[in-house]
Order: sequence, then C-alpha cells, then structure tokens
Amino acid sequence: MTARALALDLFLAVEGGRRLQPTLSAFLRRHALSPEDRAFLTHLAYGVFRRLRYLDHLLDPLLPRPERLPSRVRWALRAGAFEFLEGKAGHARVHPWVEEVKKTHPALAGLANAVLRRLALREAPLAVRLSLPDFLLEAWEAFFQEVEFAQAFNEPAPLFVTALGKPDGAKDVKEKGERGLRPGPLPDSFVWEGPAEDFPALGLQPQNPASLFAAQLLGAGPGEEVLDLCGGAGVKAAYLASRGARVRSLDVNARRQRAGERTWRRLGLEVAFETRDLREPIPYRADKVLLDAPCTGTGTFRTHPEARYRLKPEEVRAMAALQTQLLETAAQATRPGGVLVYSVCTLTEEEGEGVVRAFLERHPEFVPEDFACPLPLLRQELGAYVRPEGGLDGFYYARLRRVD
Ligand SMILES: C[S@@+](CC[C@H](N)C(=O)[O-])C[C@H]1O[C@@H](n2cnc3c(N)ncnc32)[C@H](O)[C@@H]1O
Repeated sequence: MTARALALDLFLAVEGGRRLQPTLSAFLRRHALSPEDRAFLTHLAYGVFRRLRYLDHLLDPLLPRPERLPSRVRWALRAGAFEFLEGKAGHARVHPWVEEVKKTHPALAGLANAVLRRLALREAPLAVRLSLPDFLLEAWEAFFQEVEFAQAFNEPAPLFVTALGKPDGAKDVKEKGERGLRPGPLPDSFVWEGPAEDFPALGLQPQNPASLFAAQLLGAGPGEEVLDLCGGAGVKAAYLASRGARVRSLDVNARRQRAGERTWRRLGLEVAFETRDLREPIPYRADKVLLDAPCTGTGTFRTHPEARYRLKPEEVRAMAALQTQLLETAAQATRPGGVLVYSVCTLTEEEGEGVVRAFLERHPEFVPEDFACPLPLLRQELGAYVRPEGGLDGFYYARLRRVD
C-alpha cells in the first residue's frame, strides 16, 4: 500500500471521528513503511489538517458541488492542494494523487487532474487563511488584541523531552549530549533531535515545556506532599516525584493511570495513583495542590489540528463549568498557607481568567500570587497565558495561595 493510499485511509478515519495523533501512530505501527514514507505520511497528515479550511477555500471554486464528491476523492484533492501550497512541482504532485483517485473512482480521475492543475492562490479572510474557527479568532482578537500568534499553530514543532530520573537527571542528560539533545526553554527541558526512541529507558519523557512549567510553578521541594488532581497518566506527577516530592495523583480515568504507572515504575519513580471523580470532595489535604484541569485544548491545535474543526462555542462554557467544580475540590484539598496551581492547555478567557476570577470572588481565603514565567507570554494579568510560538503549546496558569 502506498503512503498516499494510507494517508487517504487516515483522513477518512479522522473525518469519521477518530483522533489524528493516536490514529497516525497506529497506522505507523501497523504498516511497514520506509523512513521516508513514514516522514511523508506524518508531514501530510498534520499539514492537511492544519490547513484544511484554506485548502477547501482553494478547491471549492473549482468543484461544481464539493459536498457531493466522494470523500476519498475530496481528501486526495485536499492533499494535492496542500502539496501545491508547499510549492511542489506540478508533475510531482498532480500525477500521484490522480493515480490514487483512479484506483477507487476511475471516472473522477479526469476531474481530479483538471482541478489539481488549475489550483491558484486566493485571497481569504484571516480565519480561513489560518484554518481556525471564526468564533475563536474573534474571541482571541477581543481578549489578546492580536491573533498573529495563531499562525504558529500551523507550523511544525520540535520534539521536547523532560529529564526525569534522579533529582540530578538533567546533568545526566547533558552528558548524553551525543544523542542529539539540546537545551529547551526551561530547566530540565530539552529538544530531542534524533528519531523517536525508548524514552523512559533514557530517563526522558516527551513533554511540551508549557506543560512542564505547570509542575514547576508549584515549587514543590524534596519530601513535600503534593496532590496532583486530574493527573491523567501522571506526566507532571512523575516530574515532581523525580524532584523528590511525595505525590498522590488522582484522575477519573483508570486506564490512563495504569499506563502511567507502568512507565513510572520503569523509571523507579513512586507516584500513588487513585481513581476518583474529582467533582466530589476528597479526603486528602496538602500544602501543594496542582489542578491540571480538562479543557477545550485550543493551545494544542498544533499537535491536535483536527480539534479546531470540532470545537463548538458551547463546549467552552461547558468546560468552564466543569473546571469550576474541580477547582472547588482542589480548594478544599489545599491546606491553609498552601499553594494551589490551576492550569489548562487552552487559551480561552472563560477557562482561564474567567474561572479563576469567579473562584476568587467566592473564596476570599485565596489570593493570586505573581510569578515570573520564562516562557513567552500572550498576557499576564490574573495568571499568565503562554504564547504558542517556537513549538510551545498555549497554556494558562494561575498560582493561588490560601491565606486563612
Ligand atoms: C489535561 S488532562 C491531565 C493531564 C495530566 N495532568 C498530565 O500532565 O499528563 C485532564 C485530565 O482530567 C481528567 N478528568 C476529567 N474529568 C474529571 C473528573 N470529573 N474527575 C477527575 N478527573 C477528571 C481526564 O481524565 C484527564 O486525564
């Protein structure tokens, strides 16, 4: 099977509701592709979904009824249009996609050929050029007073890894420099320049620096007790444990927790996992509490490009309501004098400052603390929003101290 045929299968699977990243990983595991084909399939998959709205904008005027075209043919045209945007020469991009169309819809091969040859750049509104939902771009313009940062969601990112293992793991990793590691934007964060490896065997964990900073912001020292709420597979918990904290990680998803537990055990890290729905109060208290809440994920549109076409405005409100409930549990679990860090990998006002502002009005026993963030920021007023540039995910953090 050609990489192009696999790409079309992948596009159809994602159109059918599957998530791009795990589906692509499964395809790469299942099919024996050459390194060049693996790279091509990956590039095509992310590229097409990152530019989908603009690709349709280029194609639609050339198609009498785009919505009536068989899906597989439409995806072949989108992929051909993506290669056009990338500047690939006509013969190298048109013929292979026409051949793919011929295999399943021979009667449409002529149309595909004509459309791919006639492609031309067209003016488009900003949301179309960036392939983002109108409502989100409007909200960002109003809240951040700019939207240029969103261009970065369509650019590839380096692979960031965090050094785990012993508290001096970063030093060990620097000594492994010959493997192609260079320093990232935070302590213990590195850029991995080689092909993917068995990272836990190297004491490394793939992790975006913006995600790592949420754990670092907690400021948990060796021996300190930490509650990691909505801990998932415990990526942040593992980092905190590697720095000597005693971590209890709670999440409603037992499957995720089991996967994390296996990984962290290999690294010799101890994290106490417990499965709980955190909309209910919990019987634990700690001086350091991290709530890395579920969210709409708009800050991770680079790695989950399909999510932008699925997001509905009402989901932002629904997530903010859930985050508000989870924050109540986190507040109860924070001891007087303790620190509560709230983080989300999204850039909406409602799920960031909105949730925290309403929380502070209900809870005068908490005050927001200023903090320095070494990552580039979009806004720092009540908490901070990370600018998603240079491969960083967009994140929001607030650091709250319980002062009663
Ligand atoms: C942003 S992810 C957490 C990622 C994790 N902290 C990490 O660093 O890998 C949000 C998590 O919230 C969990 N979650 C969603 N609703 C929940 C609930 N009602 N109670 C507990 N956990 C919940 C999800 O299962 C998911 O793992």
